[in-house]
Amino acid sequence: MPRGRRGGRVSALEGCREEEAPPAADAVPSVLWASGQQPEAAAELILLRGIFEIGRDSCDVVLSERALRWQPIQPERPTGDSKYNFLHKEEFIELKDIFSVKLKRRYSVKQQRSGTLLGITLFICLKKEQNKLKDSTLDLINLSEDHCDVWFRQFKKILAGFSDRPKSLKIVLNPQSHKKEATQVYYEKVEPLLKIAGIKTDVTVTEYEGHAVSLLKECELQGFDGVVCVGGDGSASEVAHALLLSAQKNTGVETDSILTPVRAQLPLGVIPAGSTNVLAHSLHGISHVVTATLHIIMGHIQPVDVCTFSTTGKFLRFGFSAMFGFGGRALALAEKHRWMSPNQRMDFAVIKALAKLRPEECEISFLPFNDPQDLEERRAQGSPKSDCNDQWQMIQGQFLNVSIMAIPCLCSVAPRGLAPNTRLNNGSMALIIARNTSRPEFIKHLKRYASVKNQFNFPFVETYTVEEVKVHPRSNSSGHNPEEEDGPHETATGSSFPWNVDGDLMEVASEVHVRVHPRLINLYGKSMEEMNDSKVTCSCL
Ligand SMILES: Nc1ncnc2c1ncn2[C@@H]1O[C@H](COP(=O)(O)OP(=O)(O)OP(=O)(O)O)[C@@H](O)[C@H]1O
Repeated sequence: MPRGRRGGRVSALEGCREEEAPPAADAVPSVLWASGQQPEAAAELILLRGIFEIGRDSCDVVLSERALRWQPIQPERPTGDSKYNFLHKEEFIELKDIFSVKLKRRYSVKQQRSGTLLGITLFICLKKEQNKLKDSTLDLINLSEDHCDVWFRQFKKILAGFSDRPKSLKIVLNPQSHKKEATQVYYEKVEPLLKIAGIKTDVTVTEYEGHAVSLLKECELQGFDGVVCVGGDGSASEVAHALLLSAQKNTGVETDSILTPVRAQLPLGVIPAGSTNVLAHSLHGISHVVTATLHIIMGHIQPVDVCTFSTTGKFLRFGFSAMFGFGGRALALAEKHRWMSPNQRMDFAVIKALAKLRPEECEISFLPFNDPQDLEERRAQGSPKSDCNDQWQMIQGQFLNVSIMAIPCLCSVAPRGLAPNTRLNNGSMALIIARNTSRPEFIKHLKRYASVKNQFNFPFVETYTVEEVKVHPRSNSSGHNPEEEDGPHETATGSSFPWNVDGDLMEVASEVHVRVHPRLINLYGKSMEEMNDSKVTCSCL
């Protein structure tokens, strides 16, 4: 693959105002890179060929079906200088990495409209290290209106062919997320890129908890290609829940006891702007606003497994992950101290929950996951049906924490994930159980999440891969004390236990039944495997 050279911006543009080229897109040297394997040039149909100035060179530019290639025009050298030829190797970008095209114009001070044409600017999505995406530009300079018009229309036609990319998005923004910076994040980093990509937006700023659910219940979503949530895990999970709930209602599925839910009708984009951004981090491998925005613009789609939570046959909510015991109690404590800053209250709650660490007496039953591929193979080998593990299993005792996770739950304190062995869409959940042990041992287990050592390698920790779980707390076991802030809460119907579902507090009095539903929602993102396959190998930028 060719290596690009570093170069300055084209000197003719210095000090000029550029039409429709807002500052959000990073201005980069116009000499470029390649995003993966060089597409086979010889076999491709050539659409256009012409001369543009790129960087400081006059280039022979070829637009084919899959790529844009260019090579500096070499002056004839009587001596034939091989070093010079090596420096001027062909460079290219793949068309699938372009997300917008604009005409580039120079304006004089008083000129408001139609300045002097300078050429064309392409807006490109670059793959960087650590799963990051970055926006960039490539200037193709040519002062001829006719020449640029032909190329501009051809690029527009190519972009119109990417039918999976969204054209209109409903934005749900939580202004209270983290330190109230979601509004700034959206208007400074996200909206400028959506505008460059020509995506129409309709923004709703949420005013209270549960607003996203009532909004999406009422909102006509037909005109939108997707919904984007700007906030933390609580908001993202609420929007996902609302989208799935609307899908059930629209298709007449009874929402009192959802057994087989239908898929969400629109994809969901998650812009990380909260105290915890586990969903965005698990989805993109990194919690990075521009990366999340570019996945949305490029229309990358990732189907993701979702859980349903129900109690005594009654549907409670959709979600991606849950914690019961220590995880639920710590969240209940944090919620009681909302007046503290987000980081402060979470640290305080974890320390307090650890200080008051106590086990929960429970009965946990679960249905082990049977990988359909394994079953198929076993069937092909003539194994009897009894070989498959379709029997409910039950364990009981005293547990410090129970985690049930359909996604890997990557976050800053657990970079490999709270459930590193599960995938976004493998149709199973990780059930991770910490039985009663001493406080120091439990703390050692928690600390391992941040290290490279195996956090499950303790005699009191058990992990299972499951399809369904029922957690049945023995209500009188914790010896309910009304003075305790984090214990079972007294409600009209008796005491209830705190659950942490995607960072939201859910209080339930009796058994909770969690079931995984494979690929129930599409999220904007790309699987880590796909991202790694198409890693950029050129380091010129
Ligand atoms: N205007 C609002 N005022 C108060 N709460 C809101 C508002 N809009 C949304 N919410 C609720 O705030 C909750 C938490 O929001 P979010 O997850 O975006 O932020 P966060 O900073 O990660 O949250 P937390 O501080 O709980 O960790 C969501 O469950 C959402 O329903």
